[in-house]
Amino acid sequence: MSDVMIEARDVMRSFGQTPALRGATVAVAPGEILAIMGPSGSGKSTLLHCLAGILVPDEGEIHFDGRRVDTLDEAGRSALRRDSFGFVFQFGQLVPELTAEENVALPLLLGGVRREAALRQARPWFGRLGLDGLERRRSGELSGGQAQRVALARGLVTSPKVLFADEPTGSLDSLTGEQVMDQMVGAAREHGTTVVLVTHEARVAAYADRHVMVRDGKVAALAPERVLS
Ligand SMILES: Nc1ncnc2c1ncn2[C@@H]1O[C@H](COP(=O)(O)OP(=O)(O)OP(=O)(O)O)[C@@H](O)[C@H]1O
Repeated sequence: MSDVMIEARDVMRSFGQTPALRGATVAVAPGEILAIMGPSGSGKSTLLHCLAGILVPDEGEIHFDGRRVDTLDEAGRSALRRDSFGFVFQFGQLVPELTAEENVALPLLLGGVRREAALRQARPWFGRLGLDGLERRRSGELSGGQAQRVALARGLVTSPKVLFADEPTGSLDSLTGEQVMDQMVGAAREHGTTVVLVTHEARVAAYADRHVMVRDGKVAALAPERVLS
């Protein structure tokens, strides 16, 4: 197996006249948990979106598991996201009309798994993440931490190769955020999932194996002792 699961090589990406990435290079090893840190507006989310095949770079390359991602068309990138990637965002973004278990099953349903089978696969996550009994609740009936754990289960239910987490605890108080991080990292370690974590919080970044700093659209290494300072 290659020692790189996913990487960006010299990626440039602008929004109109605003350059967000100006030659960003980063590689993540299989099973590694990488924290991408940096000031607001530095390009962290743009880098995550380019790595995940949500955005296409203007220049540079994205490679996943030995394949080029940036040259795929929208359908190819969409299939890759569905089959190989999981996502957790700051505000869980659960579908309010669906129950918690339907939300967790959603990526499976979108991938063509039949409803009963998808729900069967979704249910064990409730026990695993301390959500027993909440399967039939809708997102409006869950606390912020519960909703974010449901979002985490949804991100992991397809057994993705890479989990992309953009400020996954940003909407939670610090204790609840730590519980969500404990569970995210625990599940990722158990399944050997590679994690790309965007955060500006040192306490959240401390869960990662390695840290990089995005500044002015470029990526720099960050020594562990600098993370908590
Ligand atoms: N869809 C968009 N349209 C226009 N400009 C954008 C868009 N997305 C990002 N930008 C700009 O690109 C730059 C990088 O944004 P990005 O969201 O990647 O930063 P970030 O480091 O994730 O910031 P934050 O920590 O505040 O979320 C910023 O100047 C931002 O205003």
